[in-house]
Amino acid sequence: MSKAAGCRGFLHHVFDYETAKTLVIPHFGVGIVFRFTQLLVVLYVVGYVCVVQKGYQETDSVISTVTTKVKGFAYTNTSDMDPRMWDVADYVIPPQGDSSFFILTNLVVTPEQTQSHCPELPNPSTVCKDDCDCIEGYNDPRRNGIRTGLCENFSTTVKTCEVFSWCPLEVDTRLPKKALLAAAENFTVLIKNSITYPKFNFHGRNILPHVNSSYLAHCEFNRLTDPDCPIFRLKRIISEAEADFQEMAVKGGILGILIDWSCDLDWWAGKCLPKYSFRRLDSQNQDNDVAPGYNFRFAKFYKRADGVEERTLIKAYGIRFEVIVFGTVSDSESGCNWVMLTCMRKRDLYTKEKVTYLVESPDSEPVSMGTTYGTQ
Ligand SMILES: Nc1ncnc2c1ncn2[C@@H]1O[C@H](COP(=O)(O)OP(=O)(O)OP(=O)(O)O)[C@@H](O)[C@H]1O
Repeated sequence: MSKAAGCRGFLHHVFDYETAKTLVIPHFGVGIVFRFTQLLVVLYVVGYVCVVQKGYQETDSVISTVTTKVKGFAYTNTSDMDPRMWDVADYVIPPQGDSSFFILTNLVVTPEQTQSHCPELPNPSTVCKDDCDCIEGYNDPRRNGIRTGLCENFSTTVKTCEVFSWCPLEVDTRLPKKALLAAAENFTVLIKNSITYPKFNFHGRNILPHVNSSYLAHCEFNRLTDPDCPIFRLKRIISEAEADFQEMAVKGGILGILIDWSCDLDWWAGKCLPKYSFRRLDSQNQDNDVAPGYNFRFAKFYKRADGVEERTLIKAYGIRFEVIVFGTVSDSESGCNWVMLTCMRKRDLYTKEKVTYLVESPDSEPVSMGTTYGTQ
């Protein structure tokens, strides 16, 4: 190819104008498919994006704080303990009243423990014949103390390795089959929950504006008659979670109190109010009930008259309540703002009135021009 022809080809390639050509096919079947596809797109945008997802709205997630206060009394009279009245300071552990609180319902008490030597509880790994079976200093986290190296009589028939520990040792097989604090089902809890949606400067509280002190002093949550009362009877919470209080109270468990603040801030959508629901959160797998419930140990310490430190060990079983607050809020004001500030004939006036321009004055103090218009 000559040089001139190559140059012409290059110029054509650079300066040629290309445009799309539309081919109209008068075919009924193809036309139907085309219109049907268009219809699907319109349905998706209008039906799903606009109506279902409310895509024209702006959303925000909740920020929340919760405090709780439990009230109620229980009376126990068992062979292990003197007759005893229990109040909130005895059975709420710890007592602060957080969004997660524990109520003691059953317990194994081991009183008058002192630091001393005693034979281990019988178990294939602790039973011995003589001292050679017990290694001094050995300790197993699953057992009760540090071995002294001696093999001692646990009973007239069984010998076990002696340990240095808090003696006498706890025997937790003595857990009552009926919860000791069965009366806890009638305890009540006051939940105070404040929330905010920062993007919309929206603040809410589960103690609603019309709830006054005298109502709070006697009300109790009932979905039909008192849905706005923030005081809940434990039995009702647990039955709404489709669990049985007395069954849960024996070995303990975890229960969720869910407060849903999801709402629509559009004026036509009604008030933004909390919605309560309750759910058992610990596993209740019928096929596998290994390690059920919830328990932990704590002790109360004393000094005896002879100066020896003594403690009462408590293995506490109970129900941990978790107040879980969640929600998202949406508002279509931002969509309206966009239309107002972009499409309307008086958009310049609206923009001037809605937006504040900060102008730096000579002495660096910002001066505002125009007024602001905030969200709710
Ligand atoms: N668990 C509860 N069960 C029933 N009523 C409760 C409970 N907790 C609080 N209340 C009542 O709700 C109201 C507000 O309680 P709040 O804790 O704010 O005030 P308080 O005066 O410190 O309460 P109180 O001294 O009675 O514990 C009070 O009338 C209080 O008695």
